Amino acid sequence: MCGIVGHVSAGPVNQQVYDSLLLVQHRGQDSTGIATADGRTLHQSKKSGQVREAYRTRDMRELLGNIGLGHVRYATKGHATNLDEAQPFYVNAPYGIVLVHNGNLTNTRELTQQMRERDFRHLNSSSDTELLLNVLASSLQDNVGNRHLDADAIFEAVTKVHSRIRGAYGVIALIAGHGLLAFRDPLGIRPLVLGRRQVTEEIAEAARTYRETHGLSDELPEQEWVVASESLVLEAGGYEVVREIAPGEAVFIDEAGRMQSQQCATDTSLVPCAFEYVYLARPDSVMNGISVYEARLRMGEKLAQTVRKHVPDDDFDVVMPIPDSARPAALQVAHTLGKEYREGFYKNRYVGRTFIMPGQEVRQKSVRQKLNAMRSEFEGKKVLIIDDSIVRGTTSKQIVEMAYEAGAVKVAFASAAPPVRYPHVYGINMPNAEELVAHNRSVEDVRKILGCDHLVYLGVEDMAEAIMADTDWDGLEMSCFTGEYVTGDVTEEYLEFVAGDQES
Ligand SMILES: O=P(O)(O)OC[C@H]1O[C@H](OP(=O)(O)OP(=O)(O)O)[C@H](O)[C@@H]1O
Ligand SMILES: NC(=O)CC[C@H](N)C(=O)O
Ligand SMILES: [Mg+2]
Repeated sequence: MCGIVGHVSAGPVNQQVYDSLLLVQHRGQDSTGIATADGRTLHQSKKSGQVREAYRTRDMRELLGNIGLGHVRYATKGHATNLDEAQPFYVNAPYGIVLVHNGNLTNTRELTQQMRERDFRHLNSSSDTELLLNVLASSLQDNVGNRHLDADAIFEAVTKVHSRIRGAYGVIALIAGHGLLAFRDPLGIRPLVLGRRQVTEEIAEAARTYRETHGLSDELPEQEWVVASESLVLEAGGYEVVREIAPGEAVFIDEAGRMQSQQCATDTSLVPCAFEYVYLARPDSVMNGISVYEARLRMGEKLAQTVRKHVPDDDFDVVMPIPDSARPAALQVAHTLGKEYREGFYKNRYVGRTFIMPGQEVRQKSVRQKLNAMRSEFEGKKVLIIDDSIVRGTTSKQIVEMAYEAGAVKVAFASAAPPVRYPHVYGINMPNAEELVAHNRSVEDVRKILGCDHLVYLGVEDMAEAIMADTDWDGLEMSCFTGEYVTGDVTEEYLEFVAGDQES
């Protein structure tokens, strides 16, 4: 669930990309990268870790140009710590392209073979993004010599890309000397939103000086454009939301800031990833027309009804979230059940999100570094603890222990998502069913493992209703809860391959 951003600006773009990346930091902490185009010259900087620590002033100074893109990575294919697999990826032909990708391809084995035997392209990593970029480059290459590279030729190439790749993908690419391209998978599993802002006199003034000194045309674009994983990037940067990029659609913005778009896939529907609403996205984003915060409140409301059915009312005095992601749901559980909402776990704000850290050992250690139980909130109390989801059980098991250690007399635990029982293959790193605490286990089995007095999960239908509300989506991608994979190409054999292939 990496975070991606792309900008076409009137003046220098480097700071804008940096600022936008900071806003999607919660989507990936392994590595980060920025690329910019200064006319036909591409500049790139890739670093390990988080945005704020990654870039030095000298790195930023070298990122020249008015078009740029950026990435924060949470690895779902290949190695998290290998900087060679950090994004963006670059190919020099045709034109010079850099590309960032959020999601995961499900036909990487076929594509790798095709690259070797049909496209004659060299791959230097085990990243699916490098494959994706090479499929795009091959498709653009087909046009070389036929005609000038215009938006139609680019859309034709994206149509070919859709026909060759499978899986989930939000993509932003920069084509040197041409512009910024963005497209989304035909099922809209991964999010991508388009925004713009008028070039005000203030922006224009700074831009004019920059353009003069960098050999850019003195004709200023009327508006600046942004493409990003989440709408909060637009809001914070003062951009208006134009719209979500539609499933299968491609958008191309040329160097002069002219935007064109086209539907490039034949069979499209809107089936967004449920996990974005459960955990990944920031609550202040709106995705596919649904506010993440409101979806979490609705999940909380339905969870409260489930708790009411399964946990005797006098078995808990207070409702408590596990910060941060469970807060909206817990708030609503407390409100609906008429119980007191308390925050007994204090969070160390300097530790990142544990679930997206690579490796179980570091995740395990980070929970206690991150959360501390305040004795005064637990001593002699019966608590209902709410988390947004229980995946490996890393967080919940330690939390239950901490609650008892801090003096709780009863601990009930409720998850605002259903049991996660199946691998996720569309951009969340849970490739191996064996490590999921609820895989092949009943709720009672999981309760015993966590060691709490009661355990309650939100039902699948309740989750779907809470997220989709009254939208006209075609469905919800919730394979990790149901084992049903919407792209239709995920077989038992493939799941076995992924379990052995990917580090988790
Ligand atoms: O069952 P597990 O494998 O432990 O995974 C689930 C937990 O991980 C996430 O928290 P995280 O610390 O990543 O982020 P948050 O601060 O946004 O809640 C999520 O919110 C759950 O608390
Ligand atoms: N989480 C993601 O979107 C990951 C993108 C890509 N599959 C990678 O591993 O780099
Ligand atoms: Mg959490």
